[in-house]
Amino acid sequence: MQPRDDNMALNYISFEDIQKVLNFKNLIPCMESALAKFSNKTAVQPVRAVARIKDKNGFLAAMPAVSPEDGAIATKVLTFFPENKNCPTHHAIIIVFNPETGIPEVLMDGDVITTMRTAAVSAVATKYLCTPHPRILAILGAGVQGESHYHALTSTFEFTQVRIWSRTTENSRKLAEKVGAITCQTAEEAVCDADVIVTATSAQTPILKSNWVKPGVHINAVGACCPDWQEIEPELMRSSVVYTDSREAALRESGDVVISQAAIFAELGEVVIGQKEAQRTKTTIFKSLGMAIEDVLSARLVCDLLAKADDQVKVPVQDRTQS
Ligand SMILES: NC(=O)C1=CN([C@@H]2O[C@H](COP(=O)(O)OP(=O)(O)OC[C@H]3O[C@@H](n4cnc5c(N)ncnc54)[C@H](O)[C@@H]3O)[C@@H](O)[C@H]2O)C=CC1
Ligand SMILES: O=C([O-])C1=[NH+]CCC1
Repeated sequence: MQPRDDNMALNYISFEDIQKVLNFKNLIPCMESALAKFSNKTAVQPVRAVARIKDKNGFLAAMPAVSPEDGAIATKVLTFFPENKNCPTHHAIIIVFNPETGIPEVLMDGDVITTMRTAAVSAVATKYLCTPHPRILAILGAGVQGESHYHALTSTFEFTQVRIWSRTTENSRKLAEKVGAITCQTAEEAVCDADVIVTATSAQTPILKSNWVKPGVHINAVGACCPDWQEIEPELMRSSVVYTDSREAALRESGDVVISQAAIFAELGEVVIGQKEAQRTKTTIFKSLGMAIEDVLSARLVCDLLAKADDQVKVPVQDRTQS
C-alpha cells in the first residue's frame, strides 16, 4: 500500500473561515432544502451512532450523510460533555469526501456549523408552524444555542419583545444585555403569552410546563437529545401537534417523545415538501435532534462559498487521483 502523496493532503477549513461566509440568510434556505431532501429520501442518512460516556453524562456521535444530487459525502463527529465548565459543551469536526473517489479532501471545524444550522432549522420550523406575525419570543437557556436562536429568529421575524431565562440568572442577564433582550427570573414568566418558545438547555427533566403556555404557541424543543432526558412536560407533548426532524431518530433518541409517548404528526421536511399539513393555529412542537444531512449540506455550502470568495482556500471537487 502506498502512502497518500502531498497532492492528496487534506485541506483544513477553520472556525474563522466558516464564520466569514456563513450567515442565516444563506443558511436558512439551505436547511429548508436539507429537511426536504431527508424527508423525500433523495438524501441518505442513518440515525447517528451514539456512544454514551457515562462518567461525563455525555456522548460521542458519528453523523454521516450523503446527498448524491449535491455531490456531498461527509460525516460529522461530535462530542457532548454537558458538565464542561471552562470550555464549550459541544465539539465537532466534519470530514468531506470526494464524491467520485471517496478520498477524504476537507477537514473542517464543526462547531460553527452545529451552532448555526440548529438555529437555522428552528427558523424554518417557526416559519411553517407559528401563527402569522409572532410578537413575543421566549428563549429558555442562555448557552451557545440560546444565543444562536436569538440571532436566527430575530433575523427572520420582527418580534416586539424577546425574553431570556436561564437556570443561572447571571448567564441570562449577560446574554440579554449583549443582544438587547429582557431577562426573566423564572421560565414561567418568560413563556407567559409568548408566541414562539425555544428550549435550548441541557436539562434532563422538564423545564417547560403545559399550563404556562398560551394555546397556539409554537415551541422549538432543541435540547434533551437522549432517550432518558426531557425538557417538555409530557402532558404538553401529548396535547400538542408534534413535528420532528427525523421520526426514526425521535423514536430512538428523544426522551420527550419516548417517555411521553406523544404521537409524531409529521417530519418538518414532510411539511416543506407539502406532504403534511402545517397546523399553525394549534399548539405545535418542533422536536429537534439535529441531523447529519444538515451538517453535510452546510459543509457543502461553506465549501462552495469559500471557493467563490477566495481561491486561496482550495476546495477540490475533482478526482485528484487523475492529476
Ligand atoms: N437539536 C440539535 O440539533 C442540537 C441540540 N443541542 C442541544 O441543545 C442544548 C443546548 O446546547 P448548547 O446551548 O450548545 O449548550 P450550552 O452548554 O452552551 O448551554 C446549555 C444551557 O443549558 C442550561 N442548563 C444546563 N442544565 C440545565 C438544567 N438542568 N436546567 C435548566 N437549564 C440547564 C445552562 O445553564 C445553559 O444555559 C443541549 O441539550 C444540546 O445537546 C445542541 C446542538 C444541536
Ligand atoms: O445534531 C447535533 O449536532 C447535536 N444534537 C444534539 C447535540 C448535538
